[in-house]
Amino acid sequence: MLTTVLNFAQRVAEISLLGGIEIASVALIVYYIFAKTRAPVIIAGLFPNLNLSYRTSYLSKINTIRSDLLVTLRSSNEPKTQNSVAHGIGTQNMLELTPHSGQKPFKKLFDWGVLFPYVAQVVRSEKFEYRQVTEIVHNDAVLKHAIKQAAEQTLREQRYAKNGHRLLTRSASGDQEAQEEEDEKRGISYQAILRKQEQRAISILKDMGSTLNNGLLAFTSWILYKLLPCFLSGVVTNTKQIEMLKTATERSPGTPLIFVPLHRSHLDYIMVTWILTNNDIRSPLVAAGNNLQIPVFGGLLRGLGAFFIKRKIDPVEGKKDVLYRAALHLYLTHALKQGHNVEFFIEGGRTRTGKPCMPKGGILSVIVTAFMDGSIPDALLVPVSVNYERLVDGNFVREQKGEKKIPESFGKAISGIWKALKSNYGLMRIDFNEPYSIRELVNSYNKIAREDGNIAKVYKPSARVLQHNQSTSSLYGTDVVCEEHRNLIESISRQVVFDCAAATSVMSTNAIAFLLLTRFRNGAEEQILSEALDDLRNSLSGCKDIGFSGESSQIVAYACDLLGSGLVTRTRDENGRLVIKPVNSVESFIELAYYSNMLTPHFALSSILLTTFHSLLPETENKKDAAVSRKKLIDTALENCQIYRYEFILNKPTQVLENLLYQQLDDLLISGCVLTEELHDDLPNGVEGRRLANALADCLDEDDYDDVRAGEADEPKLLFASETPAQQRYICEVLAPFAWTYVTVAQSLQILHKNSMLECEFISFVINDLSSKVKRGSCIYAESISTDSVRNCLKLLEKWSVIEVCNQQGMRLISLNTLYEMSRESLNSIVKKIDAIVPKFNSGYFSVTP
Ligand SMILES: O=P(O)(O)OC[C@H](O)CO
Repeated sequence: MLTTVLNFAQRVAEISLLGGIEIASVALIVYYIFAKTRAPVIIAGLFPNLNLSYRTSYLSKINTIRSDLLVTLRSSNEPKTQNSVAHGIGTQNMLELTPHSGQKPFKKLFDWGVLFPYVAQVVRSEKFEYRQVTEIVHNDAVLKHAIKQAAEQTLREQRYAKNGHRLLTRSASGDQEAQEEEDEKRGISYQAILRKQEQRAISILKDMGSTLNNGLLAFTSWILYKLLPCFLSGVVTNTKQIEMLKTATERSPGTPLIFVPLHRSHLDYIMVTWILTNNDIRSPLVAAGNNLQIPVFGGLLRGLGAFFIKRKIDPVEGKKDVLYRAALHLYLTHALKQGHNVEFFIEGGRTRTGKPCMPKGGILSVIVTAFMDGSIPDALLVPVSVNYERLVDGNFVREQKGEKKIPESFGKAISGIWKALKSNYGLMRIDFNEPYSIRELVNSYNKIAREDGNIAKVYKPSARVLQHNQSTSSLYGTDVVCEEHRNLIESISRQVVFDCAAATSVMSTNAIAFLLLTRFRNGAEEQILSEALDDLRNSLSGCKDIGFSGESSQIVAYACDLLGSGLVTRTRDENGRLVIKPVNSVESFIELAYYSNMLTPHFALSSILLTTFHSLLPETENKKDAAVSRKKLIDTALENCQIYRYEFILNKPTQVLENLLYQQLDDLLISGCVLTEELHDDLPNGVEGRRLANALADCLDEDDYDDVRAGEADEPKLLFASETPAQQRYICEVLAPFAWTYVTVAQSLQILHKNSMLECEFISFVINDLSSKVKRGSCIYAESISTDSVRNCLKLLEKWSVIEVCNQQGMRLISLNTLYEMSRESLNSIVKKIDAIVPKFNSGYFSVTP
């Protein structure tokens, strides 16, 4: 009795404590937003139609806030610029869009939606039934089986811990009774273990489950309509893409949409949901890392659709957490069966470098499996591209310099919101790309396998069910993860990431940062930068969506304003001309690279090709005679592409890289960065020849390149174009910082000689080495200091079997492989191979003046 009373009292105390914390947190947020910051601005914004303006004069009367908080912070010596740009044709700013708000009074006698447009919008937007799935998962027989499996696993571990291998041997002999007796003696109870695992299953599902509901969606939607304009000038979507999504859902009503965005900011979670809700599209369940399970915000995200998953599924290396995997697998499958749309971030975390990360296949694999085993008839994968003119979360410079990530916390979230509300982050852009049907993807994968004559690779649902019994032992849902399934998942995920990256709109800050880093590291006059922006826009038009429009000079001023005085300086020279320059610090270059890298994948192939071309050019008396054969160039460039295999996805799985290189080569010929013998000799200036080459490139499709190459033995050689060394240099500059990181990693391998090292220590060693090279000036790229690229290079070296990585109690230990341990020469050949991708700007052909 006493125990019951005490338990009850404890429960009450716990609930009150938690409730108290939640209430106090909400009160704190309200205090921050309304009392200390922009209360009048927000209040005026809440009731736009009541004409409450927030002019500074009004504010000074009520004397609550310093007016300097209300204007964009701008250093006094910088020129004033407009604080927004046009966001492109065919797009809409969601902040200004309330399709469900009221009719104008003269159209309808009274509509309260006219007075309260945002309330009307969120109340009238379409409501969907969001079924909870936790209970269904809990009752699933597969989960029960997984609980048993986990219990048996623990039982074996406990027996081993208490008895060593003695009892395991006995167990194998099948002496069940004797074993149970022995267990009892040693205090091991299978029933107790089973109960614990049952409790664990309940707690996993409780931690994981989303509570997506219309009420919270509507409330948050309204709040966002009010708060977003405080720090974003627009949330831009493409009208046609939204229509396309609506049509897709109308055409196949039972088919779930799987939104797959590239992850840039924590804000992505709520923004995709907010846009969909306000366009009357069912909000998705969103796979979120459990690092976001922080007080208040975790609950809020859960109500908006987040289901939390562990960042590391198997906490103990080499031991599968069968129960957790089964719970996650079942949660997703049942969510799809219950008609939920799903969203997940295929890269796992947010990009630290600004370019896409390599995809992770786990969640996609579960979705494909749900289709393969007939749980769902089909699903539409929607690649989503997200971009911000300025990143709201802050920058990732610390982490790139090798420091640890500061974990998410309530305090950090509050201070982030506080900082955001005081700043201007420009535009946010979201593009929803053409959906792929999983059914069609699987069919086309099979078609390719059949065409290749590889019938064993053909992937059929029935074959799969026969091959592998349904089980819970992997996130893949089968005991054996078959090779063709892995290939299929890898192909789809690479295709999604490639398409997302290609469809990401270029923002003003991306373009300016790219130009500053690749062409004007020492600064440029505003006029010259504007002209370079014009050129860049021309070169991108038709192949990349540009998220801004208007005069380039205005765009330059606007983007510099957004990047801020911490990243770019604007000063007048002795002639009164405005000079724009990157701030000369490691931090500012790393941050500028984040913005610039959005464009890097687009130029990666031409950069590899041209850098390879320069590395192959022989030293001759007359540089104009230096020639390289086309085949040699393409073959070597292909090898160099392999060096970047963990850094960039250079082609879709359906594209042949070699063909893409040939196409890039044609582009370089057209732009005059490379010449051919005929073009150079017979056609002065190469103009006519370029036109010819252009026409040829236009009428060739990918297959034709094979025929063209068939006759390449008598092909003209490729010659150095002495008239365009500057353009050639700009292209090579695109990947030069990555090349420097890679070569530094390769050079650092020698410290592993007869010496294993923790991976994290080796990474710090390389980062320190890079930092001193930058300090000394031997490496001119401060952005080469990049933990991410160091890691990618280590993956490459592991793939090449230059290093071995082993796990020791959760720590990654790296050492040289025997061949490289024994032979210095072999190690040097690796350094040489990687050094070939570093453009040599101080020697060779770049120094030629036209
Ligand atoms: O970028 P990370 O690693 O902090 O992870 C961000 C994800 O949103 C976690 O759910």
